[in-house]
Amino acid sequence: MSKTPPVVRPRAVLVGVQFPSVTDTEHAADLAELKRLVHTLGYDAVATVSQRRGALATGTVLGKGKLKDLAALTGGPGVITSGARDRTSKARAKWEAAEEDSEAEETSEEGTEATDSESEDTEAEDSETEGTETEGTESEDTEAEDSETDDSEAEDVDEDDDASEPEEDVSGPRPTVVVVDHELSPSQLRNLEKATGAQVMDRTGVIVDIFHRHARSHEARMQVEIARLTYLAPRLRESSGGRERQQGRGAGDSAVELDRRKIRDRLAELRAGLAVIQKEQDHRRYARREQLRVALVGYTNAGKSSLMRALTGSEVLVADQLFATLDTTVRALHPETRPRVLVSDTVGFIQKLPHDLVASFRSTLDEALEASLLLYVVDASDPTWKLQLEVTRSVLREIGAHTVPSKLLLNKTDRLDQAAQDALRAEHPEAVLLSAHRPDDVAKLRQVIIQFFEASMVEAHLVIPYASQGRIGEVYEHTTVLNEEYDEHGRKLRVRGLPAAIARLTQAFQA
Ligand SMILES: Nc1nc2c(ncn2[C@@H]2O[C@H](COP(=O)(O)OP(=O)(O)OP(=O)(O)O)[C@@H](O)[C@H]2O)c(=O)[nH]1
Ligand SMILES: [Mg+2]
Repeated sequence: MSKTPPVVRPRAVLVGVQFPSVTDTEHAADLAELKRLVHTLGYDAVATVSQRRGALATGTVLGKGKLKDLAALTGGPGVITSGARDRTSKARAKWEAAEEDSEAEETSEEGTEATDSESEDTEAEDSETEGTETEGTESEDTEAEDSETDDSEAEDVDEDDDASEPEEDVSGPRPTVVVVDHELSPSQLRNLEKATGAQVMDRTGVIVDIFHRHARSHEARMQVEIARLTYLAPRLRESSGGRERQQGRGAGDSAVELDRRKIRDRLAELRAGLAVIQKEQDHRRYARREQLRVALVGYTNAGKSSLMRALTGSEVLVADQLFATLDTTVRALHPETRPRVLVSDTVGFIQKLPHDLVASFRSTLDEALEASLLLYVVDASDPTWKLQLEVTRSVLREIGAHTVPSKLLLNKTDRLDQAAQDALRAEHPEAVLLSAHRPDDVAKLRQVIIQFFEASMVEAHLVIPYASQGRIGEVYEHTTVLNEEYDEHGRKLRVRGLPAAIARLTQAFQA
């Protein structure tokens, strides 16, 4: 890199393992996404180490040769002397053999990731081995090794500490962080740290950290803290215990036990606090239940907040970052309609989003569940948008929101040429093609939303007794008043609105 940025950003190496079930395109997209995540966190990803494997190596994620390559970049010893070693099954060894041969080419620097070309070379073997290696056997195999490793890890850790302390002479701007595109076990994290001499993070850790930095509201902060503590708790034994031993205090386990208890208490406290906030929100949502509500949902960075701004004139944060939005915002369509239509902006989804993290964003999910219309926003200029849409759909399916009527919004079409747009239109005639940056498109979307609600509205007559005239605003808020007449009973209105709203208003004014 010839340009020197004014602020020195830590440099990172990305590590990705390509499993047999993952295509080359998907793997490349995964790594590109990890690069963006890492960038959002404030690091520059300067190199990528990628390897095809049936599963993560139990001890160190990568095979021996690859680990050396990685360590060469970070200045670590490249080995852990004993303990958590990866025992490779024959089938896996065969599949990986081609990989180890061409290893040198696959370690790439400065963004010239060689993953693609390498993958093409070995494509034939790839598809061949896919059949011979059943995933079931592979994962059982791995699990057994994992628990074995975990059982003996306390001793291993001690030995490792003595034998392979990384040298401190990291000359030049060596990458100081290694980011692995998979969720790692505590022992894998520690082993990799020993072998590379760098700080090691896994994908979940990166996401949790971004959430932590971007959380603004009290609620989002609490949700993130729950996710963070849940993520950290199982990792405490290794890291905290290890540190204690390194410092020669020797009271590792009891200290960790104490930490664990503290975490449990804090989690209970947070959950109780969150429950209170969420109850208030439930009330607010209950009050909004008869209103017309749409929710913008979708992959992170798809353009949800941009559409929210354009549709409602609100000032929600728009940023070319992953997980810019962590709070659910609700605003009325602007200029206002009668009845009002409320639009909600929600937190984005991402592949391999840890379950706890999803669960902690309950209010976003509730917002989606209770909307009458879900707008699935995708970045149609991203080649992997279909995969991203599937991620969104599967999370929403899990919480039962798939039954909510929805529309597909293919956003960022300003980045596509005419031919690409025509192809999209032909393939997805039901979708709305648009750009959040084009006011005409936003106006069209607004019409689509209004028409959706129009279609589910019914006409009815309401009689408002003269004694209740003070509450006439309620009628105007929830319905479109088509006609007004007066007689001896009161004001007679012909209205159009959602069946639920009309039923409630009819009852309310029946005195
Ligand atoms: N070219 C183009 N860029 C867009 C469009 N819509 C959004 N963007 C850009 O895409 C980036 C992400 O937009 P956001 O609206 O913040 O995306 P989001 O879906 O809210 O993302 P998260 O909050 O992170 O989940 C920003 O840089 C936007 O300016 C569009 O239609 N065309
Ligand atoms: Mg957003």
